[in-house]
Amino acid sequence: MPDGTLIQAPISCCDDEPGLLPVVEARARLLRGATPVPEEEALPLAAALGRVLATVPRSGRSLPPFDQSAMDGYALHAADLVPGAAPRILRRIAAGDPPGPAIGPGEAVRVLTGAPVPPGAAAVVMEEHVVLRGGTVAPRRLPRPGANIRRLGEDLAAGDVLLPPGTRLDARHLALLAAAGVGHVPVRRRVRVALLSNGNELGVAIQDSNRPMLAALLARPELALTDLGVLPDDPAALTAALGEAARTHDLILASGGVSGSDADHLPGALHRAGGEVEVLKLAQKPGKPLAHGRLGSARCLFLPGNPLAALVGFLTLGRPLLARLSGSAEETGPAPLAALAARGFLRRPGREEFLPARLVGQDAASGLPLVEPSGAFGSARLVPLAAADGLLWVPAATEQVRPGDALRFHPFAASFGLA
Ligand SMILES: Nc1nc2c(c(=O)[nH]1)N[C@H]1C(S)=C(S)[C@@H](COP(=O)(O)OP(=O)(O)OC[C@H]3O[C@@H](n4cnc5c(N)ncnc54)[C@H](O)[C@@H]3O)O[C@H]1N2
Ligand code: MOO
Repeated sequence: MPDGTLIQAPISCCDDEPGLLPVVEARARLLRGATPVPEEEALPLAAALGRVLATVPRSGRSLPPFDQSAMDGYALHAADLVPGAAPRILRRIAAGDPPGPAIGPGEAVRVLTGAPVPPGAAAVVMEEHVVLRGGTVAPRRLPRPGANIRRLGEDLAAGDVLLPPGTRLDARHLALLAAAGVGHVPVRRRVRVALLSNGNELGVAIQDSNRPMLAALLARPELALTDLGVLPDDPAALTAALGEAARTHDLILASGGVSGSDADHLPGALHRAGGEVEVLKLAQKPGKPLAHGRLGSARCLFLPGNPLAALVGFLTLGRPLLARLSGSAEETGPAPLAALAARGFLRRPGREEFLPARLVGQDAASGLPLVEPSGAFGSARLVPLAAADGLLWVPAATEQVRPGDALRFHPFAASFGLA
């Protein structure tokens, strides 16, 4: 069985079309020699969301930065953690106050959550668990030594590594960096991506749906997108556009014009522009034809024109390539969910398949989600895709899916960041 990553599914080749390349092999070829963009920049925390850490940030302070109370209550000396003790309350310390002098036996301090506990305090008793009488505090329930005190450095010591390089910074990471006193974060510069659609029919006979879809998938903080629009099936114009884009971009991403007919010009244009190009047929459905290469320092990825094929090609190959270029550690993406087939269907084996599918319930016995295709399959069909909750992955060799079969499901939001 696959390890659950999108692109590492094993292929058993039983297709009626011989020589299709397993997706895992295509990905390896695509990533060969691809390296993260070398330049870094130091960004203020507020501007770093979604950017990729370039180097190891270390904590400027310990966390917590001092011994502090975790509760509203009373800090007690160790000598008073015994039945019958009723130490005298000396003063009150709130969050932001200094801790003041040490307390001794028979002395207590009123403390509020987040307040520094004074030296000598062995535990904090919650205010709900005390009796206050004549300026003294008598615990009704004795706290254990150390109770309700967050100790200096128990979470993190000053100088500790905060996060590994390659972390794509999200809300959790920003909180940790802020708490550790990191003001500016070293991140990789944005990966510059040029996006184009190719085909004389676009905007004339049919609308260009791939470019808005791919632009939305590329709308991420670690990427800087240039929209080159629609380019016609004109070899000279394509050659010139690729040459121009390669000078200022790290990746040229295109869709359409790759399957190899006399109307498919993109791979030839890349070759004529002086680049290297490889045209592949993948054991993947949809998303079989694909071309990739490089021109100068720019990588090129040409996806098939059918919209669902372009989406799947982007998710299985474009995403890992962009992760590599951006220096992100997330090359393989999150593992899919285990799921069960809500109904059966037949298929032709040979290509691993990504089917738009929806969640229709939960299996009572196992608790696993039940999924089923969200409409008739077709790599040009957008309606079942829009109605789906994610993509159902079917291994290449499968001929029949029966109700209750174990399947793998990639929810759009979790696996692909589609909100
Ligand atoms: N003889 C063969 N024909 C085809 C093969 C094959 O192996 N042998 N593969 C089929 C498969 S699978 C796919 S997928 C498509 C991919 O073709 P291309 O990448 O060359 O794309 P086009 O021919 O330009 O377009 C295919 C289809 O998609 C429409 N399209 C193109 N761009 C867009 C866009 N930006 N937005 C919306 N729709 C777009 C285009 O009009 C075509 O209908 O090839 C099969 N053929
Ligand atoms: O594989 Mo195509 O990519 O069926 O649409």
